[in-house]
Amino acid sequence: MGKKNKSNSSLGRSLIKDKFSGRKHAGDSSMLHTAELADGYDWGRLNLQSVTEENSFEEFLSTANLAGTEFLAEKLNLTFVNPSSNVEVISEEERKDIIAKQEENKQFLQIPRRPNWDEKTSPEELHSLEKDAFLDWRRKLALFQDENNAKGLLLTPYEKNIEFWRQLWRVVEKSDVVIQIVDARNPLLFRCEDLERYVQEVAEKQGSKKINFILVNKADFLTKSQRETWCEYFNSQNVRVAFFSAIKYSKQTAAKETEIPEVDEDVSDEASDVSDSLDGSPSADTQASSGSAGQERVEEISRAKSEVESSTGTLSEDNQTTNEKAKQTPEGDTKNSSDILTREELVSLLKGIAEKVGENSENKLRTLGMVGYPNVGKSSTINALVEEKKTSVSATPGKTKHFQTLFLEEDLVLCDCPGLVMPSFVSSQAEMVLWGILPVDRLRDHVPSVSLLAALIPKHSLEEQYSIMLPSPMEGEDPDRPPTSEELLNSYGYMRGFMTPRGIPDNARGARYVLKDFVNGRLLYCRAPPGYNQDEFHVFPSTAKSSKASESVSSSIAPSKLPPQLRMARQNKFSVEALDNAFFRKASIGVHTKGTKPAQIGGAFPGSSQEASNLTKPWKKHNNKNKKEKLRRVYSYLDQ
Ligand SMILES: Nc1nc2c(ncn2[C@@H]2O[C@H](COP(=O)(O)OP(=O)(O)OP(=O)(O)O)[C@@H](O)[C@H]2O)c(=O)[nH]1
Repeated sequence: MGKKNKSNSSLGRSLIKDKFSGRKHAGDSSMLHTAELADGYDWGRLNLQSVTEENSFEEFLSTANLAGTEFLAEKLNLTFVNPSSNVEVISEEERKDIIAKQEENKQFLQIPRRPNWDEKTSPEELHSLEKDAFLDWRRKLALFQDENNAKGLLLTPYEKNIEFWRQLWRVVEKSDVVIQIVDARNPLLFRCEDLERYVQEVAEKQGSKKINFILVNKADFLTKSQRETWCEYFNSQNVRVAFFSAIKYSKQTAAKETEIPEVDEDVSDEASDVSDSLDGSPSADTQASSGSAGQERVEEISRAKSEVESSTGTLSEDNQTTNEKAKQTPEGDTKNSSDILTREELVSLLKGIAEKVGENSENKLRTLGMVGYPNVGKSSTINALVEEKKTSVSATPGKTKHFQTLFLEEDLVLCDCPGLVMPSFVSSQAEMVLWGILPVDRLRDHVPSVSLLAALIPKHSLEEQYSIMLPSPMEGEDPDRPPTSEELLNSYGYMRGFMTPRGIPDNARGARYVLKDFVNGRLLYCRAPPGYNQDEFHVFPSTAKSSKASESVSSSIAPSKLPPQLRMARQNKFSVEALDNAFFRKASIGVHTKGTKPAQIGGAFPGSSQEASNLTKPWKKHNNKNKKEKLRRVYSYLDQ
């Protein structure tokens, strides 16, 4: 029974993986157009390998390639910044200072624009214009980076593969509503304001109307009051947002996969073709090619959809209420809801907005463009939204070869864009790793990211989470300083048994686990909106009890019997008296005073044996569960 469930869910996962893997793997063209479009691209042959980080040589070669002048291209005026150069964790003051500078300079953070084109522009001309514009854009960013690195304005790695931007350009051109999916734990890091400007520029050029929308996914990480705070912020900025939790639907989706009848794969392919034909790009040609057969397919899909809808019951009723809500939203005075929307509510809200955008348009088909950084939950959101369609498409694994355009309703199309890393400022590259933009597994130096993590998550939370005890700062150090990367990883490594053959903690391995815990929210940290107090916004539960417990445990056992992590924790606990004693004893080596044995150079750490001999067994006096658990671990470690 258990086995069956397992295989079902892994089938679901592999189907989902198959469908969306195109974004991650070069050579898999599941995210591509196969149709030769009027703008001259063979979307079936695109190179969709994301390139965010290049070394200086790769940068030089790709510049040469873009400029079409093998090895003769001018090297971008770049300084290669070693990622580990940003090791130090910045203080809150420095962070505010950097944020102020970022705010001043944000107009320089542009995404590349697609050059103007019309029917007279040949595909070759357009291709070459695009390459030039792209090269120019990269050059400007490189210059900016060069000039501002010293001022602490670090430009994050950004997407350098032009094909990704070409996809974004098309999605923006096609869409009525451009939805930026952001991570609720740090929404502004994932919001690209320049993209919003670009959307409006394209709308102006097209003489159409387009709306920007922010979907705050992973809202399950936020408390109600945190959502309200963000809502207040976005209302004050006049930005349309909705809160969503795609993960809520992931299990449901996997479970339903076996229940939903398979729909002919051609139907889905045709749906993509038809939606392409209706997007305002070369409609006549493509429509002619799909012809009445295409029309029939659309009707077929619509029939299949209404069947699914009628089986899901309350959908249309919900639609009505939320549609009304959306329509009532006054333009220019945004009032967002802080509730986490259900899938149906979200679809209805988006539909309502899209309908408003196109109320004067003859074309009744509305398109929602989905854009977002990697790892914000784009695939999960799309899966949640297009549940029925997704299962039908993925019923034949590996068959979806199209740029994703999926019908949500008969007149509502979802247009998916590969995950894009936009140019942005963050305080450090370490921050990008923590927020899941750069993959943990490709990290070369874990120290900056783990140091940052240890600065964001309070010490007692780390101790609680991992059942470890971290050393206290030494005498003379800031008593409130966060643990260093090494302190955290040593303790973690000892506790988990992650050791190198040389018998020291395997910190590189430990770092991967700890960082992934942050990325996936097991170590939860949520940023407050600008102008709000971070400490009040995200209050970590106080575990003063457990810190005291750990102190009493570590001070009550002979150091030689303590596990290494506790020994380390105690080693750093110098008291002034102990230090004085050690110093003066050393100074009096050879002079035997009655009753006092001279200390030996390089001997035990100060005060240890004395303290150890005075030990009682205080743990017996405590019945706190946490303490017992910690003791159990200590003993089981000693028994090994
Ligand atoms: N807690 C929580 N986790 C989520 C939610 N949505 C997605 N995730 C998790 O976030 C991670 C990334 O989700 P994906 O859907 O693969 O994100 P993506 O943006 O498509 O990522 P790329 O494929 O890298 O572009 C996965 O581990 C998901 O389980 C959510 O609503 N809540």
